[in-house]
Amino acid sequence: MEYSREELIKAVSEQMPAQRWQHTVGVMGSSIKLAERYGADVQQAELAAILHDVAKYWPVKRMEAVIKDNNLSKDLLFYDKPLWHAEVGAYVAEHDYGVTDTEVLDAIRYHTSGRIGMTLLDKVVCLADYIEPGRDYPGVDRIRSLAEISLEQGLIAGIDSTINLLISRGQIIYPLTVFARNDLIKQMEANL
Ligand SMILES: Nc1ncnc2c1ncn2[C@@H]1O[C@H](COP(=O)(O)OP(=O)(O)O)[C@@H](O)[C@H]1O
Repeated sequence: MEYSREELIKAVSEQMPAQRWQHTVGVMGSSIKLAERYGADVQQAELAAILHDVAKYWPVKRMEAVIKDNNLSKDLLFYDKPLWHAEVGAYVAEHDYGVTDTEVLDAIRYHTSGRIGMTLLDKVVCLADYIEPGRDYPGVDRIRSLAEISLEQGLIAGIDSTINLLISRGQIIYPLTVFARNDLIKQMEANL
């Protein structure tokens, strides 16, 4: 099914509380700015941002069923539930909203965890999620400042804040995020 931009915005916004939609609008704006700043495709960035949290308010059982029934990353099921919505979101974007652009689908899929070899688009959407104007958590201003200097530095600082939070809560860490962080540091070293 083909959705116009406006139809898609309407359909996605109806799937979440107003506050979460405000967050999404923030991520759309920040994704566009980062895409312009770092040379990513603005339309792809906005589309991924619109859809990135589409499954955020799905019941856990429904997310679990989509992951199990469609052979998505089952290892996710061993980890924090907030991670699931990204993988399910990519599935929903493709199957319910007709998104065929695999770069956009991957940016949705990896917006929470990151991955090894993050694309420019992955980085833009993941970092926008950390710094959109509605975000307010310890260290967000530093991440915003770093995002103006370097996508990778901003993203590493964002991932560090997530890892620190998980450690402070005594929670387990989905290893892909650690691999993503290592890879980003290696990329920065290679560009020195
Ligand atoms: N590597 C990870 N391992 C375990 N949990 C993670 C990891 N990365 C993110 N999370 C979980 O996902 C949450 C962030 O997900 P996100 O979609 O950005 O949520 P929100 O938009 O509500 O902040 C973290 O607070 C943490 O609970």
